[in-house]
Amino acid sequence: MIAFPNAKINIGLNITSRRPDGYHNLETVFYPIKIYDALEIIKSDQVTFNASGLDIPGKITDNLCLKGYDLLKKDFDLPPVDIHLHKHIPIGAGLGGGSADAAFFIKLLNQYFNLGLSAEQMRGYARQLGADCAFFIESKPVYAFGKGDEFEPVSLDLSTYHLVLVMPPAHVSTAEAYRGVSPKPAEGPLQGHIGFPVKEWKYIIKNDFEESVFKNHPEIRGVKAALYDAGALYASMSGSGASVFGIFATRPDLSVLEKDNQVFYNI
Ligand SMILES: C[C@@](CO)(OP(=O)(O)O)[C@H](O)COP(=O)(O)OP(=O)(O)OC[C@H]1O[C@@H](n2ccc(N)nc2=O)[C@H](O)[C@@H]1O
Ligand SMILES: Nc1ncnc2c1ncn2[C@@H]1O[C@H](COP(=O)(O)OP(=O)(O)O)[C@@H](O)[C@H]1O
Repeated sequence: MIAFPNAKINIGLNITSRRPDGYHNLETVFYPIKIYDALEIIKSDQVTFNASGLDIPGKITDNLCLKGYDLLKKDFDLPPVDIHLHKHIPIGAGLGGGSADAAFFIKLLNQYFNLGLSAEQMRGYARQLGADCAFFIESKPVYAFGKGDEFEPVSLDLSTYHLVLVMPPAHVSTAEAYRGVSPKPAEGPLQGHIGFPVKEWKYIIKNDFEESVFKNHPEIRGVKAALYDAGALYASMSGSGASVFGIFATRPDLSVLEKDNQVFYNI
């Protein structure tokens, strides 16, 4: 059985306070985008994990798919499976690729072995694997709060716009990015702000990671500026970076950006 975990972008990201558990409370809007990994499971006589595509840093045993298997194995008598992940979503990009794989893996196990888990129960497992993971169980636009794992639906449809995503050759660790931020209350309600026209967003919606990440990685700031130069209605770093997205009314001329060693997606 095969599934296609999708990436996300963050529209706005307010980091509002530090929590006693070491995490941060935040407010963001998660928006699913059409960049995908491919994830397959097949019944086998032992658990194996193989990956192709982009290189995934870290040990295989740390892969979130295997962590997901171990987590569900505690509660269910799961038969062994061969897992194959084809990695396409840029890594360490603020696109939530690892979290998406974890959530889609839980969904695959649920379907393949008829575990009978509800979406809420799957979110419960996903939350244990990472703050972002629970969003990907349904992967619909949501306003997220708490650790980023509590949700309220939002009606946001960007399908009439043209989305450009740029991944500069930089890597930002999520934990390091959180350490660079001084939490503070949000300036107004993000759920209300996304109701304004997209061309107004640049005045009212921001990503709190940008200030400190841009200080250490001026090339990421440069990408955001270039997207505005190319006519973006709104541009922002996604999550803790390093990718930057631009929302355009029409397909832009991106020759201004093409000089650098960057990966582009026109969505
Ligand atoms: C920043 C965000 C914004 O959407 O996305 P990415 O940029 O990673 O995609 C998320 O909060 C990332 O969520 P996720 O990547 O699942 O985080 P986890 O694995 O749970 O945590 C990684 C580390 O980030 C920090 N962390 C994460 C979430 C949170 N609400 N507060 C935190 O302080 C903690 O230091 C934690 O050890
Ligand atoms: N299936 C996976 N795909 C990508 N990275 C994974 C995966 N499982 C574990 N990781 C680890 O998670 C880290 C962050 O990955 P990723 O989710 O791509 O970034 P981000 O949190 O910026 O969206 C990687 O550096 C890697 O060590």
